[in-house]
Amino acid sequence: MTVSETATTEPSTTGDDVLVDVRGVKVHFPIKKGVIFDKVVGYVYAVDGVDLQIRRGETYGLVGESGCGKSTLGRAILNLETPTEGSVVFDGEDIASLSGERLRRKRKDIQMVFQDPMGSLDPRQSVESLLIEGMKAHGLAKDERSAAKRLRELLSAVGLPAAALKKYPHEFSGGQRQRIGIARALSVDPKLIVADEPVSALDVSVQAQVINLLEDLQEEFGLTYLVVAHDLAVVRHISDRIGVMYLGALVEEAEADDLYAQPLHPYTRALMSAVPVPDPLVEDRRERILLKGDLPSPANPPKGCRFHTRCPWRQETRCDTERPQLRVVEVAGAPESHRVACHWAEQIESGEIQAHEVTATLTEQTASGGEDDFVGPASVTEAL
Ligand SMILES: Nc1ncnc2c1ncn2[C@@H]1O[C@H](COP(=O)(O)OP(=O)(O)OP(=O)(O)O)[C@@H](O)[C@H]1O
Repeated sequence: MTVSETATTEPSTTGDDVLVDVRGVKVHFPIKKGVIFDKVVGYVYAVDGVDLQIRRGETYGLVGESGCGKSTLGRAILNLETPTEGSVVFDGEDIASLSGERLRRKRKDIQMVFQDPMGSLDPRQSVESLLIEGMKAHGLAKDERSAAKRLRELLSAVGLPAAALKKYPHEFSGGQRQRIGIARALSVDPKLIVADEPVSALDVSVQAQVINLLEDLQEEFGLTYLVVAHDLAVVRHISDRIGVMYLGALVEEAEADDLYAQPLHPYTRALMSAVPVPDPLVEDRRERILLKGDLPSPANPPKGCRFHTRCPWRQETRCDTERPQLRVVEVAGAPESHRVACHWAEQIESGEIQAHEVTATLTEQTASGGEDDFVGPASVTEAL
């Protein structure tokens, strides 16, 4: 029996078209105890061996339950978190090796759009001052006068009138504030925008407008996006490719359409099975995968496959001992770009390995009150 605790993977893409190259990244946070917190008693394995590449001009969606490490990975890419292991190469340069002016220039190229625009915009600063701040810091503007044209262009690009410049964040709606946050990110002419839950704080009616705006801006300015979200619907709409994270690692990665047409990892299957279908007849017969148990703590992740404790297709003892690599699977209809970290993806897809009595149609669940057993992220169903 092979006992493996490392999950090294083949890169999904290589070469000049790669803007962000994440290799073997781990971010482990020490858990400290003691009167003066000097004793390390363990680690939170927030990100635990992630390889992913983001191509220039694409939108990469990173999806997973709360606490799976999405934001920490995003922060590692932004150089706001130093990886415990592994590297992040941005535009050909390892960001950990940069300092001084080169690091400052690189920081300009990677901007962030936050979930809560109110929290990320200083309420005491006018929109003009908020937008010009980064431009000044990066030598793109001297003062308000010289930047006036650029500021008006930025506001127009995000669909706000020039009059907004003299106003303050509290004078805007949530959607408008997010537009200001986006204008702020754009102000320094970045290459990559990391959007962490960019619409989850907004009313559903406004979400689509902001998503459409992000798409229009991508085309206009040739931007690359990393969109971090727990909501499958948002990620599906905006992403070219999607990575599904579970407990600090990618469990599946594919072109968005391929992932939705043929989810191959048991966890992705469970997530997808929670998404309602608009047709009531299909919806009634739809099979849902019931996940038992809670999400394990990232401070004490299960050995072997991180998902084995909740997996309906778990096989003894390989799943408990050997951590599966993200690999191209030999499944009809799955292209090489579709990678899955499951030992049994082929056998599950062919029906050779059956789930252990944990699937049910919606009608069966309602009749038996089995809804309580479903532990897939409620947010997925709520958001749709
Ligand atoms: N600075 C930190 N120190 C210790 N633990 C941390 C720190 N930052 C994050 N964590 C832990 O790391 C794990 C992953 O957190 P992270 O915020 O990356 O997850 P997430 O998938 O983005 O979740 P959410 O959607 O709720 O933000 C969580 O258990 C979190 O509590």
